[in-house]
Amino acid sequence: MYILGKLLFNLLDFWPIAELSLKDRILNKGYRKTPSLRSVKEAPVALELIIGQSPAIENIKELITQVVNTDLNVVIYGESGVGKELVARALHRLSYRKDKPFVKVNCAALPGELLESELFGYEKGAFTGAVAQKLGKFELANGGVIFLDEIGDMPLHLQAKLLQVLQDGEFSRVGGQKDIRVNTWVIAATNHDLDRDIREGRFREDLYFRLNIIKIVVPPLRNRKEDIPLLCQHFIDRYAPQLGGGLEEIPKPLMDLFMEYHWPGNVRELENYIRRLLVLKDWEPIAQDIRRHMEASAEVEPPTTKATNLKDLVREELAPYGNGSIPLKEIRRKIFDYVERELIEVVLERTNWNRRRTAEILQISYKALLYKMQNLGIREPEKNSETS
Ligand SMILES: Nc1ncnc2c1ncn2[C@@H]1O[C@H](COP(=O)(O)OP(=O)(O)OP(=O)(O)O)[C@@H](O)[C@H]1O
Repeated sequence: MYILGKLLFNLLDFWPIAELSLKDRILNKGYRKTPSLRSVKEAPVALELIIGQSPAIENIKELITQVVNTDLNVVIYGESGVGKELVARALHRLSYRKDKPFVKVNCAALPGELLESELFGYEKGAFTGAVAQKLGKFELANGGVIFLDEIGDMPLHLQAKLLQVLQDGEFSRVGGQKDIRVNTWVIAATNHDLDRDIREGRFREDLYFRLNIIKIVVPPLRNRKEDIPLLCQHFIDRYAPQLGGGLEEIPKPLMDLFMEYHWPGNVRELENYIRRLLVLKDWEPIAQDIRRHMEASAEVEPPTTKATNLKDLVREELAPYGNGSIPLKEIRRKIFDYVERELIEVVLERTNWNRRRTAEILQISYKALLYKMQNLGIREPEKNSETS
């Protein structure tokens, strides 16, 4: 009996990947188990890789421990470089799926047809060049996690196929007839506002409701600057052995700049500065770089005025010139910028910050609107950046 059982066990190892879940079931491995003692013991290790002491990071860690063994679909929101992938990897490492694969697919990196084959695989002869069967990432991730990065960039026809996998756990390879069953935990990430994408017809609402069961928002670094010193120390410790030591801590003038800077590239940008610092062993070029970035972005800071009517606005603009000569063209441009900015903002608010609709109403191209928004320093007011 023992030998028969062992044989069955070994045979299952050779079953096609799509059937692996069956093996897991037979062996009673995984499947909505409560976390094993081992994973509980390991939990802090994976969480400790997420550096930060801000309330936002603390909340995220808390949320991770709550959802880790639920198999509920997760969407991680945040700008580029904030640590979305790090959060996804922590979810995987802490879950009962940690010994199964973590497979990442960047949905923005491939055009539609290629992405379909990448996700779902193809059968031999499915298209020119398909000389052999290829397994897709969903099959490769069976039993584990598929991390769909930049989900907001997935073409609509693939969103329909993804919805089917989420609903039934089944799909067919490109050019295939057979339904393939997988048990894969889907974690997605995006830097888009998916609500807006739905309003603008770029994201399926039904898929959104399927995916967005757990929402984790990772705020930009500029909104949690208290994490910067800890992150700096973490990256020094991490990269000093490889890139050279000699740096105990960040020199004070550089740290002051770090705390002032708005970090458009978020934690990834900070990480790169620390690596550069370890190599150069000189903080001045980095400080110069940051000052330059700050000056460049200050140029597009929105103009501010206390004036409430046109006459006051003109007086305010003329004040610095006293009785001297007045550069008409320059003042006209400035006043025009105020008006244009106000006008665009009013329409954006009216359309609930739907840029395509705003461009239509203003009878300009979408690109022209984005260009004007950037040049006039028009930014959508930040939403509440908390986990929910
Ligand atoms: N809280 C953090 N603690 C330690 N390292 C972090 C943290 N946040 C981000 N990082 C590091 O910053 C880099 C960028 O993080 P990650 O790739 O997870 O960002 P992302 O939001 O997925 O970016 P993108 O949207 O561009 O793919 C990685 O090297 C990651 O390890």
